[in-house]
Amino acid sequence: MTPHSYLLTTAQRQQARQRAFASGISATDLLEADGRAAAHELRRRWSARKVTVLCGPSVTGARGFTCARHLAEAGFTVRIAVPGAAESASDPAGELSKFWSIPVETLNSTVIGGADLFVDALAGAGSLPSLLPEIRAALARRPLIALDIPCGVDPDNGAVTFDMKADLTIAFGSKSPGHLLLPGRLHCGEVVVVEGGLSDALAIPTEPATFENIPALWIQQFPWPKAEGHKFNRGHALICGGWPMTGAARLAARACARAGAGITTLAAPSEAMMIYAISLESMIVHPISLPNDFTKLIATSRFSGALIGPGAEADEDTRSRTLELLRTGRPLVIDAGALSAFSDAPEDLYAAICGSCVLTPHDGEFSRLFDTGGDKLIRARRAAARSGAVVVLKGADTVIADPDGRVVINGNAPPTLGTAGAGDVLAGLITGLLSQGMAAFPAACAAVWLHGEAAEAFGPGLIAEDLPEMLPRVLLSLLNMAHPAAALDQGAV
Ligand SMILES: NC(=O)C1=CN([C@@H]2O[C@H](COP(=O)(O)OP(=O)(O)OC[C@H]3O[C@@H](n4cnc5c(N)ncnc54)[C@H](O)[C@@H]3O)[C@@H](O)[C@H]2O)[C@@H](O)CC1
Ligand SMILES: Nc1ncnc2c1ncn2[C@@H]1O[C@H](COP(=O)(O)OP(=O)(O)O)[C@@H](O)[C@H]1O
Ligand SMILES: [K+]
Repeated sequence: MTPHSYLLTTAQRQQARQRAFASGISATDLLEADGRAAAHELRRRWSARKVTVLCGPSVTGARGFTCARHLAEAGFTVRIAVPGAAESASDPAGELSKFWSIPVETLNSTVIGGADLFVDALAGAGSLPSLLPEIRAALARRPLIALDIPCGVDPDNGAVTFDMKADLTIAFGSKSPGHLLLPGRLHCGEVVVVEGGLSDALAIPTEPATFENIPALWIQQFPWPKAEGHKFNRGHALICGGWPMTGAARLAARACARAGAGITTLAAPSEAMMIYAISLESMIVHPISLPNDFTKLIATSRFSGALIGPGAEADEDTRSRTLELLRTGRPLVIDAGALSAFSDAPEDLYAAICGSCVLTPHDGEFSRLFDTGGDKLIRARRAAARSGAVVVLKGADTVIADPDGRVVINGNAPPTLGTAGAGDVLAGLITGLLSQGMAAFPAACAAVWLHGEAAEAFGPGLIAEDLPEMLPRVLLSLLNMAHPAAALDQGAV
């Protein structure tokens, strides 16, 4: 099985099943394999005990039945409960029931009582049962294992209709967007992917492709220093500094240099020249005082990637500098104040974007530039298509969208990142990778992953200053991954 990180929507799973049927695989074959894999995963974690399996009227419910049988065969004491009349039990293949020796009971508080373990096989494409509060309360008292996705979580967008939290979620073949997007992710507990009945060859979806952010997606494009390299050909990044908020661009500059840029240059308002020069020892600081100093700097500098926005005022100056940088056609990250500078006329920004460009809005900045309708995947995809830039829509479940429709959802960021300046560090990281020639989409994905890893590696008490300092450790572990991962056949971004 080739590891991959495709995230499948309900429709894509349905299409994959149809492809399987067309190739001669029966529904029973698929359900048998899925149920067996789920039971195997459960048996790895729990010895034989009393388990009640809650089966809904859906494919998930049918997986619950086969899982229940495999558990019974392995010595578990199994009860099966269905919401509504017991006769409505799900048997999509019309032939599974001949394998059931376990009576099907109607879901109520009695069936729930006495179990050591619950399996939630209520989800799926069918209608969601609304579970009585006392049943939900009983379920919360024992380990709850969801098949596919917990009941109440929309697998396509992570929307949650009611509060039922699993301790473990067993997904078949691949995860779904709802396992990673908030709030759904918070209801899944640990998510484990088991190999069910569908082979990868059948499951690989048609467009639009959505992935979980794992290094295998971009590690082959990661810019490691080369033996013949020197500071002038390792990437020259230009960071536009602000005033009076100087911390943001300084954090970005340190992250950019740590990401491997050979030279990091600061364009600093002359009032702040000394602050930048003193705190960034290895960097070249250019004072900007006269209006055309900036124009002269970008005309003479051989920068290969730039960042504008952290600590910048959302004003006309920032706006015109952003447009100037875009006109150079060189890779550019637009963040914070430089995004907000286009609040009045986002179309001017879209029209000026060409080539390699990454926008890094949080929700507030996003809403000033883009249509906020729809779920996070829809919003990010639409914004990337509309602007022509790679859009990094930040948050606990950061979504990275390429204008071509591909989307990556990030899952490794800890909540300690919700601290002032963390976004500035991320913008600097992306700039560092872009300036070394990495393409915008993989650079954005790699930076978001490194950012999450750095925060996780630091642990509690994190402030933004700690993030660039954790990068060496995180880069070392990435370097150790690089060699074996390069051999994998991945759907690279
Ligand atoms: N040390 C420094 O110099 C620092 C400077 N910073 C700079 O401060 C400037 C202002 O940035 P802000 O983002 O604070 O202000 P903004 O005013 O641009 O955005 C914040 C507004 O957006 C809303 N919002 C909605 N969703 C949000 C979300 N998910 N995260 C954050 N806000 C959300 C907030 O409620 C608030 O009204 C930027 O230039 C930034 O680079 C900050 O990054 C912090 C550190
Ligand atoms: N609860 C959270 N869990 C994980 N990551 C988070 C969380 N809150 C914020 N982040 C991340 O931290 C960063 C915050 O950036 P931003 O909102 O621009 O703040 P700032 O302007 O202070 O730098 C983003 O990369 C965001 O994805
Ligand atoms: K920011």
